[in-house]
Amino acid sequence: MKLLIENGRLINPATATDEVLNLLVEEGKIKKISKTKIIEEAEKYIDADGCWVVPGLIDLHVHFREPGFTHKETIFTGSLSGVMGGFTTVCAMPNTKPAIDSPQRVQELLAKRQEAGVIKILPIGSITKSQAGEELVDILALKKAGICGISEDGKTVMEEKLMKWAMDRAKEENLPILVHCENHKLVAGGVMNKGKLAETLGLEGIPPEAEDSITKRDIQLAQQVGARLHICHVSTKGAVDLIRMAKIKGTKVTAEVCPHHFTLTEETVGHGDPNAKMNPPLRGKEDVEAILEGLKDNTIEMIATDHAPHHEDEKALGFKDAPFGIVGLETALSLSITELVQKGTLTPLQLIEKLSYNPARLLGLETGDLSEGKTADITIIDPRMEYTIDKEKFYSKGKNTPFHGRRVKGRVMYTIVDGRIVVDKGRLIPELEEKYKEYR
Ligand SMILES: NC(=O)N[C@@H](CC(=O)O)C(=O)O
Ligand SMILES: [Zn+2]
Ligand SMILES: [Zn+2]
Repeated sequence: MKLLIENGRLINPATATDEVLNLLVEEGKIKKISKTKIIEEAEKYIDADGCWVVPGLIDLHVHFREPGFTHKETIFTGSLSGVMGGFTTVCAMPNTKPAIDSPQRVQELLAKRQEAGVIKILPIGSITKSQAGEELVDILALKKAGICGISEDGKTVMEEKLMKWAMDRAKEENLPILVHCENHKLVAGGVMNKGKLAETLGLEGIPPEAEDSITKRDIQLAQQVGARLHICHVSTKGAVDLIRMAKIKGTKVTAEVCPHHFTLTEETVGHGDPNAKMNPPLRGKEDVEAILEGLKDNTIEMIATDHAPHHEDEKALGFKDAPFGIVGLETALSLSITELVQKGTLTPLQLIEKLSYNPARLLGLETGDLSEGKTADITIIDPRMEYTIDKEKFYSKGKNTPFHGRRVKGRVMYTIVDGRIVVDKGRLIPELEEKYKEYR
């Protein structure tokens, strides 16, 4: 199919482009980019006047819950949620049941992705078998099956020797190792940030040191081994400082932060809202300020959602007993534009770098770049459009968000995967809508 995208503001970090350009897509590729009008007969024209035309967003960190927890999310509903949020590729964390710890599990996931036929899903393998923290997976076999990295997300590999070994193996296979940094001993049953508010609510706190100590350990291990370390969902000032220092020393470390950690503080927990409960927890004002500073000076070069859907009945158990995690795919872009671009922390170019170009570089993908000849994974955003977040409109099965009712700016108008429009004028295409209705 031939598609012409006209008059859009093309924002392409790969070439530092930020100007009004026309773009021709043909057979899933970007055929031509031009300042002057492209004279071609196309099957479809998109007038992108006033909109941003950006490389399809890439989310390094989602939980799609299939197999094992399909009442929370499936690969299909998660995929729809992703494209509605402007994502064309997501990396699926392995904490399913069973965990993604063998080539067969990877193949099953990829087959499900094929069947869903919407978004690109890159599996992340677990570090240990069944995420039990004991026996290392066969990293080479998993790599051959198609993983893009390894992670024990949701848990920390507490055994230092085992972690070092995992880094060694990941390095040998040239795979990034994505780490959830939390010292189990210091978390010790905590459910929110440790401090005055937790005390007032009578809840056990999770001290920032729980995150800082493992961040420090893993950076040191990565320095010794030379592994490609990626730090997930940074939430503390201490961790931002450690990552900054490590980079100055030349360590191969990258980091991501989630929109909730740069938008909210522990105050959002209020009297105990389970939709403000996640891992790592919402922290203090100084932590949010440090994260914003880290985003600005590129200590944190990626934004990921940590999309963690849970069922409403599970979240209804009350703050103490509800599971950790919130959904993020359908709110990440608007929150990022509202909180980071509108408030002057990042330029649009810097934001898209963190939401697409940098994750693509970490994973060694050729996407995340809107240059001629590249794959046509494209997101078109109207930055002027203001709306109120409504969880009932999410395609995700998970409605667990602390952002319901929040006014935000910037909306996804088109999501294009391999040259195929899947979100058209802000709506899912009829074909997928039908499948979604049937499925529900
Ligand atoms: N973030 C969360 O609070 N929960 C995640 C696990 C994780 O990312 O650690 C989940 O799988 O529910
Ligand atoms: Zn995690
Ligand atoms: Zn996670």
